[in-house]
Amino acid sequence: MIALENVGLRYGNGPEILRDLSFSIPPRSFQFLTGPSGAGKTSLMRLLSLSLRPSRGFMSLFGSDVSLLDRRDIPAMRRRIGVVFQDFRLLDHLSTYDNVALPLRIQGRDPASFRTDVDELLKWVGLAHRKHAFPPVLSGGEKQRAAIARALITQPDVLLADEPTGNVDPPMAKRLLRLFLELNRLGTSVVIATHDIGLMDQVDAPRLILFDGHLEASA
Ligand SMILES: Nc1ncnc2c1ncn2[C@@H]1O[C@H](COP(=O)(O)OP(=O)(O)OP(=O)(O)O)[C@@H](O)[C@H]1O
Repeated sequence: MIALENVGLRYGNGPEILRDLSFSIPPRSFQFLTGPSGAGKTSLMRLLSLSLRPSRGFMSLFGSDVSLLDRRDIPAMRRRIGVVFQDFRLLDHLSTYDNVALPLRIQGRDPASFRTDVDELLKWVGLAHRKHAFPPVLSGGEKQRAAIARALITQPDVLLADEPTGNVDPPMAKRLLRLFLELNRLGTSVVIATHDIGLMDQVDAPRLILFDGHLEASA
């Protein structure tokens, strides 16, 4: 579904911060992406979500070579990839409901056509009672679940989550992990970037280990 072969990435004229990456994200897979701080996890997530393009190597997304993608094809490709950012990126002036519905509004969908979908997703992440609340009054775990719901509202094929448990306590981390596993069981590929060894130890899933821009090993 997503495949990288000998991919390298540099910012501007700087040094290569990702080197010779070869791996794939198969359909319905679940894997962790880990490694020390600064190893390049966030940059790799940005590559996978098409915010950045490889400086070299080959990357294919849903069967298309990304170097040949027409600019007009990118929004449709991006809709197939849900991203949960480390800092949530919720809009403070929109309610939880409106934050989650935003990707559909941007697509120009009629609000009446997606009301039930947004309500059901909010229920699934355990936020039905917070749908009218605004992000500044949400707890860290609630913000994280709102960000997850927003990433999922377009029913992406792949979910990329960058440190999704970085701002929550262990019981909430466990709850979020259960959501990701359930999502994966329903057919979505999931990649979780994390430093949290305790989190990874709870699931028997492959680990992509980034070390200084290289993929060191997978277990
Ligand atoms: N926009 C940018 N321009 C130039 N260099 C950058 C940029 N973003 C990241 N880098 C550099 O790329 C390297 C990898 O950073 P990245 O944020 O991808 O690592 P990370 O593994 O996600 O780190 P952390 O776990 O601390 O979030 C670092 O050396 C960083 O300074």
